[in-house]
Amino acid sequence: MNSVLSVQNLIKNFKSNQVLHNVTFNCKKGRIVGLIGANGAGKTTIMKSILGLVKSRGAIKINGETVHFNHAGGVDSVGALIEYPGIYPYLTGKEHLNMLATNENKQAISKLISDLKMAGYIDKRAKNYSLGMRQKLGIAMALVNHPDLVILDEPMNGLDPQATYDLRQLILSRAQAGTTFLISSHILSELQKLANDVIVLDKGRIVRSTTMGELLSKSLKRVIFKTSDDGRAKSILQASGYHLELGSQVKITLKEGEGIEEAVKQLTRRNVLIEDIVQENNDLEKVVLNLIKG
Ligand SMILES: Nc1ncnc2c1ncn2[C@@H]1O[C@H](COP(=O)(O)OP(=O)(O)OP(=O)(O)O)[C@@H](O)[C@H]1O
Repeated sequence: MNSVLSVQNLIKNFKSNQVLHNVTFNCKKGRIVGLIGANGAGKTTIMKSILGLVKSRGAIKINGETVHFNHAGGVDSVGALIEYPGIYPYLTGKEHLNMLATNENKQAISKLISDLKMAGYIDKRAKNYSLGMRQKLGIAMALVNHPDLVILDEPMNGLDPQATYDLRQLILSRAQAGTTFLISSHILSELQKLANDVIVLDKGRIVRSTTMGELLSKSLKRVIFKTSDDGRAKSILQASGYHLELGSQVKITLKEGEGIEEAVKQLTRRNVLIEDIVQENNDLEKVVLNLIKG
């Protein structure tokens, strides 16, 4: 199996508070995996457990090698940014990258600096960096050695739209070259553009683990009809059992597995002319809110 990361039955208690309940998932080579959940759901605790920074029960393997608390085996092939980057204020950004880079990766530092558009400040001392500059340096530090697995906790924190775009492009190109990413983010619209796979966490339990495509396609869909007689169209659809959304438009919610053909039939049979049909794109936020609510 080509799993770069395997997490099996992870359990974590902080005293009597159980915060992870048998969390099990795999991340395959070259996939971008989004870890989603409300504040306190356990995302950071999972990431720290993978890095051997907190002691949890269960089995974690990176490239087949077991990770133990305080034992770095397997973690050598991981780059991570969790919470705040560890930055030395009196060193420049470039000095941080030079210090971390292995010999074979020193050449590629300038490409990384240009990919993340850090050239303007990389030779300045980090103590003068803004929040976004620090964040970018932290990400560059996680990526500098081209690790097999990259773990990023809220990587878009503090980044402006251009920096968010640059980072997204970099993550996508690294993933295409075979790097595996585990990324948590509250910016679900951003994860929707990035992640191939999604793990939804609710109070320390995985409530859905699937591909992004499947998660979005299996969820509720909204369809707007533009008709010759919207008032009649609404009454017809309501009488046929469809859930109509509030507002002036003829907007229905389709349940899982339900197509629009039947609704179209009901309208045309009663001579309501359909001028246009618009299917609203599902958005990850709505899907996740539904999952966590349910
Ligand atoms: N050191 C600690 N001591 C006690 N409880 C902790 C500790 N660290 C985390 N917790 C608890 O574990 C639970 C999960 O926290 P965690 O930080 O993993 O959540 P999260 O999903 O990353 O949240 P956020 O989105 O707010 O970053 C929370 O209930 C939190 O209060």
